[in-house]
Amino acid sequence: MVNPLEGSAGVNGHRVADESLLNDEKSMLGNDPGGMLRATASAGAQVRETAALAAEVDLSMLADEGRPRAVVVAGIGTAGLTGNILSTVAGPRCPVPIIGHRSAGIPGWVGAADVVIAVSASGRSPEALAAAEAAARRGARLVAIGNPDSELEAMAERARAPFIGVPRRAPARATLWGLAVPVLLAGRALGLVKVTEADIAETATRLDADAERCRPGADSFVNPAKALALGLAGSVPIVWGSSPLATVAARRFADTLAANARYPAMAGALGEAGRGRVGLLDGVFGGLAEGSRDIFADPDDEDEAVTRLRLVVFRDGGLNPEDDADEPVAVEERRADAIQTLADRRGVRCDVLTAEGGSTLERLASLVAVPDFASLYLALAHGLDPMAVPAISEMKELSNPMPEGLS
Ligand SMILES: O=P(O)(O)OC[C@H]1O[C@H](O)[C@H](O)[C@@H](O)[C@@H]1O
Repeated sequence: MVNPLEGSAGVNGHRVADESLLNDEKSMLGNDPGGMLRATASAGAQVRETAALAAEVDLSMLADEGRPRAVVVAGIGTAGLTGNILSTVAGPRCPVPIIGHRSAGIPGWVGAADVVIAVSASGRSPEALAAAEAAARRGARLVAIGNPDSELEAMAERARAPFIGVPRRAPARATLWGLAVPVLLAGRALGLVKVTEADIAETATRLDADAERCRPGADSFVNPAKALALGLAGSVPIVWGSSPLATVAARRFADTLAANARYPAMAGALGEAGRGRVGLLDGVFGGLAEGSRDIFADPDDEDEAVTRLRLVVFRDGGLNPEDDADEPVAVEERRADAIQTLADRRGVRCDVLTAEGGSTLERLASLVAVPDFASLYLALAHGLDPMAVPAISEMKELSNPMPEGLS
């Protein structure tokens, strides 16, 4: 095994991924002292728990004044992604615009006719707090979602707005489902999404089943997350989604690859990539790198000096009824087939994940669960603690104003 490298700042790790680090369950868990694998495996439980917690909160006042003019979902990072989830589950026919807002406060036009959903796992992000405060000041309907006994809860209380508490047991990025379900249920109370109890139960069951397939004790032959992680090791991942739903999952994967595994990943919609970024397949990290590969070389002894793209295509599975989608399903499917052909012609390796499940929510879960685990296994294969985020803390420290008297 290669010696771990020490970055000049930040965390320790191995530059080259080492599969053997994923083989011994006990030592692997020791390399995950914060319990990110365990927290990620709780996704199904988070869905059930927060659906029950949300059911105890009276959300009827949200709908009292009728359909809002617009809904703003305010939050940053993982909390911000819940806005994309709400809007994708609501679908293109949603009669009310759903706008994600990721900077402090709320847009200038928000007023009494609108609803603000302020989301923060910690209950103290300046973005969500400023949004809740501004919503209350401008008379917009407010619902707040996040850590109980937090500033956000206090703010909701002062504004007499409903608050859905999401127990905080792990970093925000491992609490996606705990945050997303209350956001969806607030959307349902507003009449914007059709999420049934059965959809929620089936989504939770699927997340449990995927956690079981991706469990630390299952080796890479049977564990799809370890296999995905090892395939991505050493590459520059590009994650493209075939539909709006698949694109939300693609963005989530890029977020977890960056935060957990510290991999630079590019994510986006295949429709848009096909008009521009698809050119990457012909570039230095694409076809040009593949062309230089020695076909007689031992596949286990790859030339590690060459960095290559690795494509991950998330396919929606073609279940959208034609009249409810942005684009006909056939177009999405053809495009997803086409990108695989392009990759194949250039020798760029490509993984394909296809959504499964009956409801939009379950299909989304089926594209998020395995990649979430893959981001953790990729970190662990490099000997990186997936929870430690020194660069994020350092960034906060350096960019926050000094407390008074300490300048
Ligand atoms: O959900 P919150 O507690 O408001 O956190 C929002 C975001 O803030 C942090 O900077 C974390 O690095 C992110 O992972 C998190 O999603």
